[in-house]
Amino acid sequence: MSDPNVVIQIRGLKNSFGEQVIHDGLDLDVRRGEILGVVGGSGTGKSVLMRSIIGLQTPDDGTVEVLGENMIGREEDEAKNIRRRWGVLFQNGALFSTLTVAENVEVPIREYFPFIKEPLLDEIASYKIAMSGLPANAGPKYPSELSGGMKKRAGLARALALDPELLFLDEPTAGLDPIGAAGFDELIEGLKHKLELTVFLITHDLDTLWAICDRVAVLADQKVVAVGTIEELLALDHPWIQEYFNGPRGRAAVASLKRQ
Ligand SMILES: Nc1ncnc2c1ncn2[C@@H]1O[C@H](COP(=O)(O)OP(=O)(O)OP(=O)(O)O)[C@@H](O)[C@H]1O
Repeated sequence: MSDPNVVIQIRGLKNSFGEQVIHDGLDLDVRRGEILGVVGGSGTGKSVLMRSIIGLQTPDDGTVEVLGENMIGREEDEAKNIRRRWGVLFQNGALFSTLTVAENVEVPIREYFPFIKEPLLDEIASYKIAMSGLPANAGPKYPSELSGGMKKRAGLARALALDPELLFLDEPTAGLDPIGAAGFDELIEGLKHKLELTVFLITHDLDTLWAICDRVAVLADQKVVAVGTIEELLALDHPWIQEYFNGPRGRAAVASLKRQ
């Protein structure tokens, strides 16, 4: 990757499941320090794209470079070294239900730093839990004892466990009430600045896009059909983009932003 300001570079990506082609010739650059929103209709392959970047889906064709490293066909120990440089918050939180919040946060730390002793582990976990906006008493709780919003924050605390450079978020505000969602947006934006993160954020949430995304990539027709600021996207004549950002919900999101 020649440009050091590009932390994810995807070229000619192709993914399919049997006869169903999800991506074909997909290109995308994610720039250092930005929050890139990824939008597209249901089933356009946003999650499959994220899985291709983090190595959970082997593409049929194309190249994926993350932080200057080629991600495709790497040996497990090499891939593991790259993986520790990012954190992922999956759509459902993906917490281990038999572990407490603190233990969940400690899982990646134990994997990469098995020599770290319990008191320090506990301290790191408490720090990440606080950083994610959870009260200190959330640490000993089990996921089943948490609200939806708290589960997302617990998942975020685990994603931050290894001090990542890159954060992947798959629909982080889905299922949250508007106040909870706005709080989560603020948290992400604050963390981006504080930790100098680059964020790849899949969302359907128009408020999130307007509030915190530096640029937005639009998936349609098996590709990224456009990427830019929302203002730049609005100037395009693409029917889905116009419908999405200029439809009733898109206009409502702008109106609510103006009221703030
Ligand atoms: N492991 C898999 N096996 C077969 N098909 C899959 C697999 N994973 C995803 N798909 C299919 O790929 C398509 C894209 O799925 P994906 O989850 O990436 O969509 P999405 O854009 O994230 O959708 P949504 O907005 O609804 O979450 C869907 O048709 C889905 O059924």
